[in-house]
Amino acid sequence: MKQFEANFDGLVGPTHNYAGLSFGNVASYSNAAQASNPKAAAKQGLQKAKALADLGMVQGVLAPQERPDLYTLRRIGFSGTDAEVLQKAAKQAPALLNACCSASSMWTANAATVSPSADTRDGKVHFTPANLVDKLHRSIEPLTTGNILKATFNNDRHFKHHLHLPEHANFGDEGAANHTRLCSDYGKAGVELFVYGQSATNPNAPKPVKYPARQTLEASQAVARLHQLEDESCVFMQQNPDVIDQGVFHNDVISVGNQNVLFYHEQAFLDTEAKFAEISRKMNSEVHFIKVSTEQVSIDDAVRSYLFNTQIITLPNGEMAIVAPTDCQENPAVFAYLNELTTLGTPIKQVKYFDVKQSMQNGGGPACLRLRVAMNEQEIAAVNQHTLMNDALFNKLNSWVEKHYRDTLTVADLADPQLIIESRTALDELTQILKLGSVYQFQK
Ligand SMILES: N=C(N)NCCC[C@H](NC(=O)CCC(=O)O)C(=O)O
Repeated sequence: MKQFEANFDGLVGPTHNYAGLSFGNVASYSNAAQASNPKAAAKQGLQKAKALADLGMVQGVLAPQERPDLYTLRRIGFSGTDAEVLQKAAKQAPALLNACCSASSMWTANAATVSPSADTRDGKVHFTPANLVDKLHRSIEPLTTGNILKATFNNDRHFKHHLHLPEHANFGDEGAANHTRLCSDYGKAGVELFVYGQSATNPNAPKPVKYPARQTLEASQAVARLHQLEDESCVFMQQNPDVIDQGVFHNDVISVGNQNVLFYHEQAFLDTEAKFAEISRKMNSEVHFIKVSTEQVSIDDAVRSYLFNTQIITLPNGEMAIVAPTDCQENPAVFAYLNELTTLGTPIKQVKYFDVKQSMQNGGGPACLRLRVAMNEQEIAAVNQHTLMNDALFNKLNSWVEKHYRDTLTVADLADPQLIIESRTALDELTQILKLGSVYQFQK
């Protein structure tokens, strides 16, 4: 049976804005309070998704979340009509309003961790939504994420959906951004590499001093247990705390893998040699570790350009391509490196650039915008087919964005009650386009 890796890109929600919500994420902080363009953001995302579908990749979309999140605002004591809740929050606690308005669910690499059926003991594809407890604006995502995943991968025979991990710092979980699956072939059992920022239960273990380590070892181990993975197919590796302190808030800002390739910066991990030896032993087949040295690309350039927040994809002809943001073209050291990379004799033969600047300004590159799900033909047939990208869906979603999205949004606009109506009208229509049923609270 044929095997594929599908990418499910997050649709950018109508409230996409720059509120500076993510301490430790350099782009989020440095673009705080700028005006955003939700329409352009959504269209940039759609262009990338469609281009991958046109390359012959299996490409899907995941719906965004309902924002403003009035349920959380009511839960923390704001009362009255919807408009009153919004206006009271804007006046009394603007930071809380901003947290309840973020379109951060667009970064679906943080939606969940996914283990394909070839790796799991029960032969199902397992999903665990990330609890994202490190950031308030993200911690309100997992329940709705679970609803959206269940409506998209809606078949109990093939897909197993878990509840997100307990909402406590000991179980800080950021999903696929800190998880890479290596394999010789998508359909063969592989090695799942879990990269954590700190161990919550060992106070003496290394950890960053300036910025938070969002993923814990304990969370990664819990996900591996839930997903019924064999010890022999898991590797737990620690991210270098020094690079977290330089703005590498997720592992996918400093390394990315695909099949038997792991592309990484030499400063990405702790204990690199021993852990790579463990990966090679557990893979039992050749692994290409493509190292980028500090001399070639500094951590600062990697964080600014998102060289490692790229997607490495296997094209239908078997060659690999790297999907990079145009910011990589604009950075001389990174552009020179990428031009050289395709000549080095590694499996990566092409670079494809995409403008995803609206997302980049919040620290989200091409890889943040997608959740990878390796599936066989039967599993793909069991996915909600209305979520899979093709010409018709692309045209429908572009018209939907054109109809409902604003082309400028400032943080001050988040207090506008009209935004609630616009957002709910758009999302209600989207659930009909994607045939998701009632995934949002306002629909229940
Ligand atoms: N690397 C991956 N996989 N994802 C990127 C997530 C970016 C996101 N930015 C934000 O949430 C910024 C929102 C704001 O500031 O308005 C975050 O920091 O969690």
